[in-house]
Amino acid sequence: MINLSDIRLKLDRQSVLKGFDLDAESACVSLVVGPNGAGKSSSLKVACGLWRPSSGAVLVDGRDITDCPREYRKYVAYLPQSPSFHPRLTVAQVAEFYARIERCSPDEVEYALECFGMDACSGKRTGNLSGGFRQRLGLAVLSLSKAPVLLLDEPGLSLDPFWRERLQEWLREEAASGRTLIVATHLLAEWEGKADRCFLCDDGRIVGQLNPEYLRQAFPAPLDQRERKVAND
Ligand SMILES: Nc1ncnc2c1ncn2[C@@H]1O[C@H](COP(=O)(O)OP(=O)(O)OP(=O)(O)O)[C@@H](O)[C@H]1O
Repeated sequence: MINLSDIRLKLDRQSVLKGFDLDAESACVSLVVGPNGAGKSSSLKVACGLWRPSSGAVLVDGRDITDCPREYRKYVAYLPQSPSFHPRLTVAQVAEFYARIERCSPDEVEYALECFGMDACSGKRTGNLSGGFRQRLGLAVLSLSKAPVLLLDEPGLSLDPFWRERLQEWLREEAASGRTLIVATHLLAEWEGKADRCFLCDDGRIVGQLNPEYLRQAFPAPLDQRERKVAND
């Protein structure tokens, strides 16, 4: 499991995370939802060690890794929104590059590419891939990681319906194997009934949980909209 405890983060002198607390359990798919600018992506970037918080702690299975940059790669893998690769490298070359880092066998690489339907275009340069294919390559690369915690930022946005369903299936399989999965998303209708937990992020913190069975109706207006409504009433 991964715990983010009282994370505070400032970017350009603006407070972006303001005491962000999140406990995502092992063997679960946890969603982080919330309005634009709420801090979802920023929290994932802190959770994977890309951004260093001004205070707070990141713990994986009880181990505090906040001040151990090297530990992050071992425990946490992250797929950014719209992953990009060197445009002149082929799909196979990108997969092999990450496979070397992760010490994966050729069979594991083949399986990862097959899993996301990338085997048929393994000779294609990534600069010539469509957005959805590039996302699937990102997922294939993520699947090479052996980290116990996987963080995915809007992984389904550019995927067609078939691959969105495949992505959810894969995440469920990974959760069943004991991994901790956190998905930041706006695709509430598609996730309804498919996740174990759903955390609502607003204004730089987690402000509550939604019932993952009823996501469409439960999603409230962002805080500033709610404040405006109260002011108008
Ligand atoms: N690199 C950056 N430099 C400065 N401020 C940033 C940076 N990245 C994000 N922010 C600010 O941090 C706040 C939270 O942004 P973040 O991307 O985490 O929100 P989000 O919930 O993922 O939004 P969205 O749903 O629009 O993707 C916003 O106010 C944003 O302007």
